[in-house]
Amino acid sequence: MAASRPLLKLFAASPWRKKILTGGAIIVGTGTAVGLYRSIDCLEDVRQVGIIRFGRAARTVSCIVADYKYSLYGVPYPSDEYVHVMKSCHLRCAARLLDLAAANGGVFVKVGQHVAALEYLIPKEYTKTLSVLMNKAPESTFEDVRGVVEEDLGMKLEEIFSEFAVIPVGAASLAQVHVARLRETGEKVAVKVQHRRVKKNARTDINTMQIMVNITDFMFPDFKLQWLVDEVKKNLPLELDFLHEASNAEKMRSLFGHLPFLKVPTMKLSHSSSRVLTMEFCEGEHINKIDYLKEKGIDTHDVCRKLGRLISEMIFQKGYLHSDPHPGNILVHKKDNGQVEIVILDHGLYLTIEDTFRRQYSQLWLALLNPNQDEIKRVANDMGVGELYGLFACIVTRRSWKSVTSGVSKRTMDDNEKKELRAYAVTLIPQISQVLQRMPREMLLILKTNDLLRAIEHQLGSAGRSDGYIEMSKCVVSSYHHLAIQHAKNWRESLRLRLSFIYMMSRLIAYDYFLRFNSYLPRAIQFESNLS
Ligand SMILES: Nc1ncnc2c1ncn2[C@@H]1O[C@H](COP(=O)(O)OP(=O)(O)OP(=O)(O)O)[C@@H](O)[C@H]1O
Repeated sequence: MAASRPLLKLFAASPWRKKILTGGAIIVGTGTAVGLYRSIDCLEDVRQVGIIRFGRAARTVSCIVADYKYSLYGVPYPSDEYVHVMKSCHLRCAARLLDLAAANGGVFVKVGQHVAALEYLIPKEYTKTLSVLMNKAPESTFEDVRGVVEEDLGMKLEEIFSEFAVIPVGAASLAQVHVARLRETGEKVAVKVQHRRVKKNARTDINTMQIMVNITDFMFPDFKLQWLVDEVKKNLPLELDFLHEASNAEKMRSLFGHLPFLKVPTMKLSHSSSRVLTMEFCEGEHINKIDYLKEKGIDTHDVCRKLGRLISEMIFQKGYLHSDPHPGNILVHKKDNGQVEIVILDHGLYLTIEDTFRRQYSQLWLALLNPNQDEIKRVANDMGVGELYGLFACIVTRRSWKSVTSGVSKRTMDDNEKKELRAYAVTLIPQISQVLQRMPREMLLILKTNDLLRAIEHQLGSAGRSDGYIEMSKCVVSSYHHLAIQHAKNWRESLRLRLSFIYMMSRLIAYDYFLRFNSYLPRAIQFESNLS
């Protein structure tokens, strides 16, 4: 008893007292939940009960918090040892999160996929480990699929469809898609069916995540994660309503009808509900299937340019952006007449970008393309990022500060720059999480979309070219001037803006022709290209 007194005193004086007590309470609480869970592990339906899912999440978060606190205790910062310990901690904790997502499924897989897509913002150990979730979503049994279709459409599956493939063509965190044929018209359709338990579990899962993030915030005040939960809270109910998805698809078709290469599947509302979405089946292959593109003789640079144009128009001109941009949602199809179509799938979530943000973002890109450091600083400040504007510019462009200051469109990314960026992600975690917390919410999705475009350009061998920047620059210049002309104070200012627009556009178009001409020349005599 006497021997334990100094320990008690030490504990009473410790600044971590509250945190240790809270941690202890969490561990005891989760222990009980885990015990309960183990004892009824064999019952699939019971495993989906909120308390069990919460228990699993609480256990994972307690282990993660304890691992970081324990492993980093007394390790000097900054030091090589700190970086090493931190990396192995990340790896262990990422594996724990992966297990949690696999066990809880649904929303947890969705969030895991979202985190995995945040390359360069979140340590590589997390994005790489969680990227497994991109291709490995749990599949519903055919009985569950049949149950959902029949409950929602009020008829036997065979009465609605003359054919219905038992194996889904794609399975994801919230739903899976089956190829079928409508009995009424004989038309080939794709039927997206929501996993049976996802909607039921959604509210508990969101609350669980909120509690876990509160605990993490309390234990690691420097590390901000609230933005992630805010995103899920706002978006999940929309994503779970397939009728909302159908109306998004119609809006997308009407806004971008002027792009002849774009295809959006027609929705069959008479055979749809909030959990079942029947739509036209679209031919084609996923955009990253390079063998298919080659076999069909499709020009990959042209595909990247078209996709770049579509995404830039979405962001800068229409302010209506597809929120789940990954290659699984983009098909490429060569029609019989030789024209290449880009099919956009999965219209569950769109971001409406307000004019104020569009103006700021256009100004930011104009400053980045010029480049103009003072203007970058000013716009970043307007966007709420403050003194972290340098890091913000690097995050937006995915380039090093050196490239940002010398002009991102003038230097292609080399291996050294890639290493430098990966090092940022390890050493600047608190600063990056501050930027994510401070920047406008719209930015997160835009960053994700930019990443998709870059990844596709890389896969299709268009990464070193400036086509993407040209398409984007045209949209930036157009959006900036359009919005500025709307707010011009007098006719002189309006005239000046119109002339500036014509001048900048002519330069971009001339540069575009120069690039096309240059790409036809043999490599040895190609000109150095500079967008300045
Ligand atoms: N209209 C369609 N025509 C042809 N194939 C389709 C169609 N809709 C979906 N698919 C196929 O099903 C897969 C999954 O579709 P979709 O992305 O809409 O489902 P999801 O459940 O929202 O998946 P995720 O959340 O991963 O995007 C697609 O990658 C595509 O291969």
